[in-house]
Amino acid sequence: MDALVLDHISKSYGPVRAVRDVSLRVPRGELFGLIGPDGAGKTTLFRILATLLLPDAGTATVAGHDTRTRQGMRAIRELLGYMPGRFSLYQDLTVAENLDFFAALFRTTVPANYELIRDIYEPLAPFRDRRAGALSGGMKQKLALCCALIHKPEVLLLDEPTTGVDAVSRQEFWQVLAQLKARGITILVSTPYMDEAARCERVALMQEGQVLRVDTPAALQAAYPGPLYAVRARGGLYPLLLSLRAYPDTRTAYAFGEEVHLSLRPAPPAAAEAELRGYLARAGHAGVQVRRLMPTIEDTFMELLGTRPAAIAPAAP
Ligand SMILES: Nc1ncnc2c1ncn2[C@@H]1O[C@H](COP(=O)(O)OP(=O)(O)OP(=O)(O)O)[C@@H](O)[C@H]1O
Repeated sequence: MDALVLDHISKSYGPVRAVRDVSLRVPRGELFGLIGPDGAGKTTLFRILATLLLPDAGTATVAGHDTRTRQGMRAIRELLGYMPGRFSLYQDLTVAENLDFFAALFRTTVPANYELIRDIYEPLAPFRDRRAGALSGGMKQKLALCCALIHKPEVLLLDEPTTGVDAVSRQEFWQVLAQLKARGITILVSTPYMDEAARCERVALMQEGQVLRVDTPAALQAAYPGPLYAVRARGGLYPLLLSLRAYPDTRTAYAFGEEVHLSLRPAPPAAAEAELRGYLARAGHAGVQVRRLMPTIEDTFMELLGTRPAAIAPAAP
């Protein structure tokens, strides 16, 4: 049985269609990523799965339990760990008090389940009497994860757990997720950061309430259509971008840092590069550099988005 099933789920807030006809399946034990910019509908899906919000249409199940029935809700709340993006900790309670509180909610104790959180909690232990509000971002994140894990959930929902967290803590966090997965816990994690997508077994790329594609990170990269190049030239990005958009063999061209990422219609790469250089020279661009690139998931997402590249967050700092 799949751990998580979303079947034709839709949800609107007044006129805002936050989630539109989303269907997804996450098998038991998978580390699955929801990837998409702010407002894509990720939090809404988490709230529906956590039984905090009813969908307008469609059904959702967690470990086979229906999120809409009273009985289902009760069962799901026992087996689910949920780390919301914000406000999951009581800022005025200490580290130890937060943990005790979440354990008590589930009629358990911290010592009874300490083994599951030991590795994550140990760096926090010296700060056990510090108020949660006075912790660093990385420590808050670790404490929030401990609180979500303290009742030994089968399924873990993590809504943007690494947003606003430093690079080292992000790295550690993903290592922890790999350990939790190795224990058989199913993990659904969302992130706006494309570089984190590669750490998931499968990802769903979301935009404006819809799932654009579901696949493994490797398959998403491999599915990139046509060759991809990074192009730069003296004289500024914008004139170069305009010329490349007017080039007849261009599929997509968008600014990416100080370069233009250009995908061309499939052609033998050597001929394509020579033709492109000739075209740019005729268009008056000097100092042209063209490099062949391995497409990333971010490039695939840009390609799928087509006209709305500005909506995406770049790799996190
Ligand atoms: N309570 C609400 N009332 C009105 N609109 C809402 C509400 N909650 C979310 N929305 C809108 O629904 C859309 C999807 O929001 P959602 O929070 O699910 O997306 P998200 O991908 O999690 O983005 P974020 O990272 O910004 O939370 C957005 O346009 C958002 O502004």
